[in-house]
Amino acid sequence: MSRPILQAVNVTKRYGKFTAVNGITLDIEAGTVHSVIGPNGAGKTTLFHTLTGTTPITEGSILVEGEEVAHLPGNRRVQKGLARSFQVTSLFPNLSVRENLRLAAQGRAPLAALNPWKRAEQFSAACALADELLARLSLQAVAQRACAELSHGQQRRLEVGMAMAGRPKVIFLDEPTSGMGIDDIAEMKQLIHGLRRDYTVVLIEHNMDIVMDISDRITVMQLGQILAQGKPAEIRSDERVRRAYLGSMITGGKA
Ligand SMILES: Nc1ncnc2c1ncn2[C@@H]1O[C@H](COP(=O)(O)OP(=O)(O)OP(=O)(O)O)[C@@H](O)[C@H]1O
Repeated sequence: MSRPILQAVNVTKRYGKFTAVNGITLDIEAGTVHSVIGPNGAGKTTLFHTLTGTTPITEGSILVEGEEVAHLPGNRRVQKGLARSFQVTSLFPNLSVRENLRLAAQGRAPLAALNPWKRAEQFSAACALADELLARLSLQAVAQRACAELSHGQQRRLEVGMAMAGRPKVIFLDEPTSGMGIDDIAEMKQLIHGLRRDYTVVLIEHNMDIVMDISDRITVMQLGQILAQGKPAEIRSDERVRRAYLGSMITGGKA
């Protein structure tokens, strides 16, 4: 098997005496959807924060394609290929959806933006990428609308698109379907499933229908530690997981 694209080795995060993430060792394989599930307070979001550099780790090691990044701040980890989805509220609310995507695509090479020759070339490449993403996100019909005017489901898809625009290696999605209605959930599920063609996805998601349907691998966390890891079928039939978390939820619905 090839080297994992992202590895956490004994990652630990303490807040004072409280250990939120406790010795997590995890391999994320390239081109997969890897979900992290577990009950409220299990440490999923904290683990995300440590991997993306939002929060410094207390102990351990984080490797992107074998290179240590644990000491790097979040913006440097973005350059190494790790991307979190943006909140739409942090975008340019009065600019159109297409403009927001174009700017995100252009942001990939900030120094080139200072070179007038490169700038024209970069501009057309960014426009092409924005158009490709609009299609992939099913947002063509609202491409010229200000992103503040989008529906909740459209905004959540745009958030994923903003991460895609940077052409990262790994995209982190933290509960991308939260607050969505059924139709929007179906679209988001399809979008995430398709992401693995070009990206690796690390997903926190409480909707077990989605997790079981689109994950290649699942890590179950409990009390800051890994309770179980495996393919969806293995997790579904794992007695410890059923007892600790899934219970009757495993057959579908929200855990
Ligand atoms: N900045 C912080 N300071 C102190 N404790 C924190 C901090 N951030 C998180 N925690 C604690 O760490 C534990 C794990 O929280 P985390 O948000 O990572 O869990 P989670 O699995 O993502 O939960 P949920 O599914 O509810 O989002 C919780 O007990 C939380 O209160």
